[in-house]
Amino acid sequence: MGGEITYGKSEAREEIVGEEKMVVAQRRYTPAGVGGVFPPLMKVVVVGYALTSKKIKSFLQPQFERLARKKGILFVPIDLKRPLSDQGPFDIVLHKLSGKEWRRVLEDYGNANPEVTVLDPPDAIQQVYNRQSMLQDVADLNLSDVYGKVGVPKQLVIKKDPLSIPGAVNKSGLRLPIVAKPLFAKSHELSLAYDEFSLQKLEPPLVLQEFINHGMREILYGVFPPLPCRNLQGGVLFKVYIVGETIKVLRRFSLPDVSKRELSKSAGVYRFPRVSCAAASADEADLDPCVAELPPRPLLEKLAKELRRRLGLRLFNLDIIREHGTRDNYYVIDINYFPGYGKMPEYEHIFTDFLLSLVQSK
Ligand SMILES: O=P(O)(O)O[C@@H]1[C@@H](OP(=O)(O)O)[C@H](OP(=O)(O)O)[C@H](O)[C@H](OP(=O)(O)O)[C@H]1OP(=O)(O)O
Ligand SMILES: Nc1ncnc2c1ncn2[C@@H]1O[C@H](COP(=O)(O)OP(=O)(O)O)[C@@H](O)[C@H]1O
Ligand SMILES: [Mg+2]
Ligand SMILES: [Mg+2]
Repeated sequence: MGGEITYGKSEAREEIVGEEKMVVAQRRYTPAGVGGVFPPLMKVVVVGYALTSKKIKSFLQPQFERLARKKGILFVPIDLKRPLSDQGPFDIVLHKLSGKEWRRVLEDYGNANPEVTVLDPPDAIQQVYNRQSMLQDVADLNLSDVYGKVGVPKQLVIKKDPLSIPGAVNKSGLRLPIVAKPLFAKSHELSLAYDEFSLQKLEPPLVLQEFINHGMREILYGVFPPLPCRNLQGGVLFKVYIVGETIKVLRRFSLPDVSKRELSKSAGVYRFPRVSCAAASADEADLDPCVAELPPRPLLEKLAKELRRRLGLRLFNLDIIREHGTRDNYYVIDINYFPGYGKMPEYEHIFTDFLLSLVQSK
């Protein structure tokens, strides 16, 4: 399909892009009967996108679009008011919109146009939009090798009755403190419950998870002289961004550990409106080296490869924490579809190479 859209020489105009003078052409669509008229100078990969305005701002940054254009990739907004089949033709459809209707449109479009890569299939995305099913593949994978173990926190789903929560928690053996998250991953309020009685104040539908301490690693304190605690802002979370086969890991501050003493003295439910996005980057912070140490690369490679296959997704990130007091006990606590790649260093190159590789592999 990419080959059907050509740059026509007579169409070309010059534009100053950054420091360079580039030939920027008008796009021509073969179905309209014009593409074939012009000699093909360069194959263009056309990426139709359906994104929120917030996402367009953070993802389609000017320098990214410029680099993409240089490499022969054109981003074209999808008009939601018009049939998708009347637009394009596209080589790739990039999307992050919710709603049943949009899913149906994409599914029909994907079936009718198997040569177009839909990033990613709507039914695969649905699995990670629900926290009940989100981590299932990580649990099934049960990854454990010389580099470490990757699991998920013990969790329980509460669909309706808040009064049933203390009993259900007791029965399941989930230990306090407990993190409560909205069942639907698009909502981001988080609550931390310190005692069983307070659990009934939570508002279902929810996923309840054991809180995993992931701050300073005590085990090393026995070996080294105690260090002054510089990590005052809490634990550290690893954001593992995946774009096809590429992986990038960033550090973020996270919630502080809850000690046994604190747990025994505290009660109630603490609410946090949006922990993850409010948290600062911890990449430049003066962290204790044992907290800062990234998860082993081979472990992440294996995890990402398996999850790409099992989830059927190519664009996602994983929130991973390392259990306090351990060297290699990791937990995946969140999976996000098409996350904020704009924060990922070099995302422009990674993404453009990925888009080109999709078309080449076809
Ligand atoms: O807003 P951003 O750029 O921080 O990206 C959000 C992600 O942040 P992250 O890249 O993981 O730090 C964010 O990740 P978290 O759930 O906060 O870990 C979500 O993926 C969010 O999407 P949605 O609101 O769940 O649809 C993402 O929001 P959208 O950009 O997709 O609206
Ligand atoms: N089981 C857990 N143990 C410890 N901390 C957690 C746990 N679950 C979540 N957190 C903390 O809460 C934050 C938000 O939870 P997360 O599942 O990532 O939801 P969101 O989709 O809103 O980012 C995480 O980034 C982490 O700091
Ligand atoms: Mg998160
Ligand atoms: Mg999330």
